[in-house]
Amino acid sequence: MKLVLVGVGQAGGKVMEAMVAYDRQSTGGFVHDAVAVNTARADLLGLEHTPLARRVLIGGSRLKGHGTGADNELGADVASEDIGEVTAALDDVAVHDVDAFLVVAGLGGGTGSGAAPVIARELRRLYSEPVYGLGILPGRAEGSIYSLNAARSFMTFVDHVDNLVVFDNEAWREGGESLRTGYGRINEEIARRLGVLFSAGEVADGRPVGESVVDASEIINTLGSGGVSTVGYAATPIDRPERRLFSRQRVAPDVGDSTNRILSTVRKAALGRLSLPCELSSVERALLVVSGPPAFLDRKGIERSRRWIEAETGSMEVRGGDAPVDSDYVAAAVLFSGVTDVPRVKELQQIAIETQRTMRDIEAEGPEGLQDLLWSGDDGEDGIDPLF
Ligand SMILES: Nc1nc2c(ncn2[C@@H]2O[C@H](COP(=O)(O)OP(=O)(O)OP(=O)(O)O)[C@@H](O)[C@H]2O)c(=O)[nH]1
Repeated sequence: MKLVLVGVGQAGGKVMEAMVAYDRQSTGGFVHDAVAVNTARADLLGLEHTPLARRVLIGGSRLKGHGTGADNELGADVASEDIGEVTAALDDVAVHDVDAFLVVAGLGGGTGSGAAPVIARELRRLYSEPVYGLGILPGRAEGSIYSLNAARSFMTFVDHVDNLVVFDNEAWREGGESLRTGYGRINEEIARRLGVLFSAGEVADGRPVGESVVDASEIINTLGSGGVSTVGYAATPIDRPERRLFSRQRVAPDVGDSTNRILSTVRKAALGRLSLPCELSSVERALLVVSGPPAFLDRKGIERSRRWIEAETGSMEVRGGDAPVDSDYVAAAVLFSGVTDVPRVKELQQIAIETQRTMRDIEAEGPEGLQDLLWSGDDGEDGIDPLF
């Protein structure tokens, strides 16, 4: 599937570049073009794989290239004002060769959180290709304002994309590691999961063609029109005798082993850590992609895995196929779409409601609160005089 990536804000730009890097290194062929949008000049300058003509600074006259400071209303405002500059960066993209757009953003800050829904809305207005979102939720430790931003952006973004694929930083934190140092690892994880999914069916030079290829229309039908998705992934190392230096025999893998290996990898992908943890019984549609060397992609294994996902989710719409690659692993990526039972989203909404209430209370105290703070004398007594 050929995508145009639009990375918005710092996280959006970094994750977009991680996907571009994955695409190049795996010859996946799913990134047709990539554009970065930001209010912070320094973040745009820090990008490594994006040509200058594909880096768009918005809000320059108001924010002087310094970012929004986690104000997502401001992010949305400047994106609306400068939307022409964003779409102009796509003017020379051959959109007729593209299957979809993917707008990528961290939802906890100001720029990505506010501008991504505005950009998605405009892309949908201009193009007939589907526009998907990749939204990254903040970790709990980042604080209430990030949760409030994420909850507000989430509900807006979902409304302006054909599907919102979600990745929760909180679920991906590792013990002893701060979120910040973990970003590189998390970004690679996002790129690998989405890379396996979106590159299925893209036949790059020298890559073998699968037996039951997953094509772009199957991904589009699984994502559907509207709703939220999550992605699971697992990989199992394989022994490839033909690769041993002094091996003379070409030993084909045992079929029974291949079937079981695929089934256990798919179970690990679906029951392990999802990009956004959710109840599998609330999944509407699913898509399974099994990748690995052709000799290890046993059809029966993929078919049994597909039926297992049907049983696990209760969904009748489970698609599946293979994606042959030269690798020392058999990997499974599972896209669960139309999920509705997601505890983390409920939690974010709760934190957001409480934060909004507290902020309103503080605002309501207004000038009297400040007067109380500055007043140092008791009633009837004089206070300290201001300087001027
Ligand atoms: N996975 C991942 N998440 C990130 C990364 N950087 C930031 N985040 C998350 O994204 C959220 C938004 O942060 P930024 O992308 O820096 O913010 P921004 O969109 O540039 O907006 P402002 O800087 O506030 O104008 C944060 O709250 C983090 O949760 C990253 O490299 N990877």
